[in-house]
Amino acid sequence: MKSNPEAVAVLKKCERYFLQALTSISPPHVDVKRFLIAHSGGLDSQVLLALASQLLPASKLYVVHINHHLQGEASQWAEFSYRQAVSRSIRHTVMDVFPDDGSENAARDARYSAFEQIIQPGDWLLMGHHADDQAETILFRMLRGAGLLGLSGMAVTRPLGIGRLVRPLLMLSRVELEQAADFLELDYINDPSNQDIVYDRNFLRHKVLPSLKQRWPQVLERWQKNAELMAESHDLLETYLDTDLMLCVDSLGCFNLQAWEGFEPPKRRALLRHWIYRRTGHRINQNQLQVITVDVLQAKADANPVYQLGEYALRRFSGRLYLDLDGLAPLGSLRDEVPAGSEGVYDLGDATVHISAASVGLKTLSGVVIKRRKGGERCRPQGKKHSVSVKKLLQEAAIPPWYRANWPLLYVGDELVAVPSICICEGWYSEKSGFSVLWCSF
Ligand SMILES: Nc1ncnc2c1ncn2[C@@H]1O[C@H](COP(=O)(O)OP(=O)(O)OP(=O)(O)O)[C@@H](O)[C@H]1O
Repeated sequence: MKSNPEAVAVLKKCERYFLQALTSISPPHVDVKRFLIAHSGGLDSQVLLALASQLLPASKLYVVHINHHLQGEASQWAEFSYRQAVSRSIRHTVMDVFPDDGSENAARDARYSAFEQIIQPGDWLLMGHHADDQAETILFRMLRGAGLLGLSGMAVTRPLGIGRLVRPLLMLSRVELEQAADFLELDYINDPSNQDIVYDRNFLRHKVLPSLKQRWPQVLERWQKNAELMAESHDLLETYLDTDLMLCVDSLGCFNLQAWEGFEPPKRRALLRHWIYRRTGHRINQNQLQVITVDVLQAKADANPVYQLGEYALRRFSGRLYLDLDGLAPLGSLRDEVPAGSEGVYDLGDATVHISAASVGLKTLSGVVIKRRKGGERCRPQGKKHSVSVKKLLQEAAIPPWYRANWPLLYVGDELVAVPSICICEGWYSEKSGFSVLWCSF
C-alpha cells in the first residue's frame, strides 16, 4: 500500500461515501442477510470489493461474477474474479449467461436477469457504478429523449427482484476510483471492448465527457445534483398521481375511462401511464402510449381491442381498461377449489377473493368453499323474486367475457351461497352482521 497524503484522503472519501450510501437506506444495512458483490473484475468492481471486504462483515459477503461468454478472455476474467474473492476468503460464484446477441443491451438484460435469479429476500446486490457512469447514462438518455424519470439517472438503490440493488460508489468519480485502486495496488481487468467508440456509451465516455469535464470541471457533481432534483420531482409527482388514481381505479382493480376523461389531457396521459406502472411494473414510453391511444382507447365501440405489454394483456371492455397477466386469461392453470372458512384473502392463481366482516352480507363462513364456475349455475340473489343464471348475472354486471368462464363462486356443500362482487344468495344474507365477498384481479 503506497502512502501519500492525497491518496489517503481519496481512500478515506471512498470509504465515507460507501458507508454513507449504505446507511442512507432503510431498513438498515446491519439487517441485510447477504451482500452480493457484482464483480466484473474491472476498476469499479475491484474498488467495490476492496471497500466491502474492509467495511462489511466477511460472513455476509458473496462475490458474483457473470460470464457472458462473449469474448475470448471471458473464462480468464471469471478466474481472475474467483482469485480476488478467494484471496480475501470470500465466497464466490460464477453465473453463466448466453445473451441473445453480442449487443450491450442483450448482455445487460442477461446480466440483470441472472442477478434477479440469485438474489434472495434480505439480500443487497452491490454494483460499482460511479459518477462518470451516471453522467454517461444521463447524457445518453438525453440524446435518445427522456422524461423526468430517465433524467433522474441511476438511483443509489432500487428494488431488484425480491431483493435490493445498491450502488455505493455512485457519488465517486472514475479518477477517484483510479486513485483508490492505485493506492491499494489493485489489479483490474481492462475490457478491450470498452475502448471501441463504435458503441454509443464508449463514444460518450471517450469523446464527449472529457471535453465537458475540461471546460466545466464540476460537471459530474452538477449532473448528479440535477439527477437528484429530477428524482425528487418524479417521486412527488407519483405521490400526487396515486391520489388521483384512486378516482379512476375501481374495486376490481380496473381503470374507469369515464372517471379518467374528467381530467385534463396531460394528467390523463400521466394517470394512464402511472396505472400501467403500478399494475405491471412496466413504464411505457411515448410511442407505446400513442399506440394504446389509437389501438385500444379509440377502437370502435363494439371492438375488443387487446394490447400486449410484455407478459400482460391490456384490454378495453364496457368503459374500462383491464390489465391481466396474459396466459391466465382465459383462465387455465388455476386453483379450482379453496376452503374459505374465515375472513381473509384467498389466492386463486389468477385473482383473489377478499372476504371481510361487514355490517351486512353473507351470514356465515362455516363450511364455505370457493369453487370455479363450470357453467349452468343458477341462484336467487337476495331480495329478488326469481332465480337467475350466473351467466346472466355476470353479463348484467358488465364482467368482461374472459373472466366469466371461471368466475369463483362460494358454496356450502352443493349450495351456491354467493357470487363474489355480484350478490349474496337468498337465505344466506344477514342484515345484522355478515361478510362482504369481493373478487379482485391481480
Ligand atoms: N460480468 C459482470 N459480472 C458481475 N458484475 C458485473 C459484470 N459486469 C458489470 N457488472 C457490475 O456492473 C457494474 C457496472 O459495470 P459497467 O459499467 O461495465 O456496466 P454498464 O453496462 O455500464 O452498467 P449497467 O449494467 O447498469 O448498464 C460493475 O461495477 C459491476 O458491479
